[in-house]
Amino acid sequence: MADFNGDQILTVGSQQFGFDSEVSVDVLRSLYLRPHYVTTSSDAEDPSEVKDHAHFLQGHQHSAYQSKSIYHAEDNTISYTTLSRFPPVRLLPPSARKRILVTGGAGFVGSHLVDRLMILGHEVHVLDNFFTGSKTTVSHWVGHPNFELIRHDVIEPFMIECDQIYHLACPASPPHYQFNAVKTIKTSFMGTLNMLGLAKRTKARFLITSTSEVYGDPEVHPQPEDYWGHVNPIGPRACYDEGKRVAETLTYGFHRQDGVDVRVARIFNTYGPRMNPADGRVVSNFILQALRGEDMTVYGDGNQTRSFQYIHDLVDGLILLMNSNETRPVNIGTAEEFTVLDFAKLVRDVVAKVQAEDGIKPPKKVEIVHKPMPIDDPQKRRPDTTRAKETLDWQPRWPVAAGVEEMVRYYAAKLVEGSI
Ligand SMILES: O=c1ccn([C@@H]2O[C@H](COP(=O)(O)OP(=O)(O)O[C@H]3OC[C@@H](O)[C@H](O)[C@H]3O)[C@@H](O)[C@H]2O)c(=O)[nH]1
Repeated sequence: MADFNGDQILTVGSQQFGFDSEVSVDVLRSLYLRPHYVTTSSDAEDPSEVKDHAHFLQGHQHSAYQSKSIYHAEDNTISYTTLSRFPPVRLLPPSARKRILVTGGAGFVGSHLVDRLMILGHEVHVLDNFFTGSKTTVSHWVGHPNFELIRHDVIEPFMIECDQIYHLACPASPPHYQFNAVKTIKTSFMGTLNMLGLAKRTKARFLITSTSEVYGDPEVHPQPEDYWGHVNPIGPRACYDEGKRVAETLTYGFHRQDGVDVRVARIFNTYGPRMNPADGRVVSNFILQALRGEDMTVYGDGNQTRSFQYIHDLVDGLILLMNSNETRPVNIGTAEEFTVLDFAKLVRDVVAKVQAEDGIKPPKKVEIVHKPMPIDDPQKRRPDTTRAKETLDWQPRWPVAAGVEEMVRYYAAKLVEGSI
């Protein structure tokens, strides 16, 4: 995959703030493109039988990290085994090894962050209630001595010794966060209160993942961090956008009153492998619809805009922000802005390209259909990322077409194995 300058992207992460966070993209791919199971018979151990998935692994060099789970076609059962080997993690001296708590660590963003922090050699504790997250996103680390997975809902207090807290826990897709609006705002408010209390007690550095939704349906374009936003406090999105706004307020309250060391990331639309297929957000919907040969559902006339960033860029930004001295909110997102209608066409083209390359016959010609526009859907959204560039030296590297292609291959593989 090539970046915006046409250079191959072989690693993600960077070396800044005295913190080397560089990781091979192939190693990360081997984790999320890892098949849920390998189609083989119980008495055969023929490596050629994993060939269906092998081409996703760029040369097979990491296939040893895959689960040996075996599918028995005769009675449609799977025997799970533990991993034969964990992916290698950096050996850090105790002074450099951090105890890191990731709330929502089994979710889409959280699991990618966990992969990075683990590979970098840290001790990672994941808290998740598995409402929208899934154990399978981090199951490849279960049993590793540096890793702990705890089922816990952040609205209840939690105590652990730690050096850093990445507080991600909250449903993030509009259908999920509107499913139980009261629970969503409770998660944002009480969850953040609990985690800030923990940060205060342990003196851990605290990073909260806020959202571009704090800008509401913006009247300023693109949106810089000092824009206060245009939010409907009683609309269907309020549980999330007002929830995150109050979470930011709490964060700066603890910072000013109690000296908690805080970081605030305002995340713009993000996509990538491991996005829950039932998530309902536009990227997963469009890719799955196109792969299945279903109509692609554009809400409204499709002239509303979004800027889509690939998950690896976001994780780079989060790790940089955590290790920087920037306590003000920082937008993390991509400046490539699309109308939703143009984005639908782009996804359709990428899916057709991947199907042609892999010799897959498309189920049928994919049409674009229009559905009603959700209430309070923001009309335009694009981050002003000047602050991230100036203070973190962070810039997105993944063009949308490159990231969408990776995600298409991921969903295509999952559809073939029947795990989504
Ligand atoms: O099938 C679909 C889904 C969505 N859409 C449209 O595509 C646009 C993007 O919708 P998404 O649901 O992916 O995401 P939204 O931008 O509305 O919200 C997102 O904003 C930023 C993050 O913090 C959140 O994760 C998420 O709430 C919207 O205009 C929506 O109406 C479609 O046209 N078709």
